[in-house]
Amino acid sequence: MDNSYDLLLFLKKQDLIEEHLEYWWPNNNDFEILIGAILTQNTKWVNVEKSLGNLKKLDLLSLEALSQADLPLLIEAITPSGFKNQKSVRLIKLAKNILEEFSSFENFKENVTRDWLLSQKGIGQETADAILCYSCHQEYMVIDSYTNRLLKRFGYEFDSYCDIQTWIVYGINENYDKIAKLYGYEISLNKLYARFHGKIVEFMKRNPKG
Ligand SMILES: Cn1cnc2c(N)nc[n+](C)c21
Repeated sequence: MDNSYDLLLFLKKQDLIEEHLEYWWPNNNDFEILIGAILTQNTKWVNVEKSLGNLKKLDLLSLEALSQADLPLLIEAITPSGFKNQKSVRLIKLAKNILEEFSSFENFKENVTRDWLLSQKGIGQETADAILCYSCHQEYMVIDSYTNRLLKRFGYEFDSYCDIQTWIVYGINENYDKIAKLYGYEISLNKLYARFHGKIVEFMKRNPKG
C-alpha cells in the first residue's frame, strides 16, 4: 500500500457502508450531527443514539433550544453517552457561542473555521474535523484512533494527527482523477472524505484484531 488511494481501494471493495448512508454519518440533520460529534467522545456510538433520542423528545435539537436548556434536564438526557456534566456544560456554552458569533446555525455552517472550533472548550482536532466534515460539509478528513491503528497494520507510523491527515489528504488529491473514475462521477471531496473515514471506522469495528 503506497498511499491513501490504495487504502481507499482496499476498503471500497468491502461494501462497508449501508446503501442509504450516503455520507456514512446517520444524517438526520446537520445540527444533530454537530451534537453527536461532541457526545461521541469517549463512548460507543450506540450510546450517542440513545442521548440524541432523549434530546429529540425534549425538543432540544436546535441551536436556540440548546442555548437556553435547563442544565439538570440536559444532564439527564445525555447520561447514556457519558461525561454528562462536562458535556452538558460544554454543549450549552457552544450553542451560546455559536449564536453570539454567527447568529444562526446556517451562517455557522458556512463561515465557521477550524481554529474557531478548536478555541471552544471540549473540541479537539478529531471533533472539529468531524463537525466540519459531517455537519458543515466542508473539505476535512477526520482522523481517529481507528485510523491510527489501521495504518499501523500496514506498517505506517506517524508522529501526529496532522501528519496522518496530510498523508491521507495528499494521496487522495494526487489520485483524484482515478477516484472520479472509481466512483463513476465527480464525487465531491467532502463526500469522499466523509465516506473514506466511515469505511475506516466500519472496517475496524468488523476487524478488531490486527
Ligand atoms: C456517526 N458515528 C460516529 N462514530 C461512529 C462509530 N464509532 N460508529 C458508527 N457511527 C455511525 C459513528
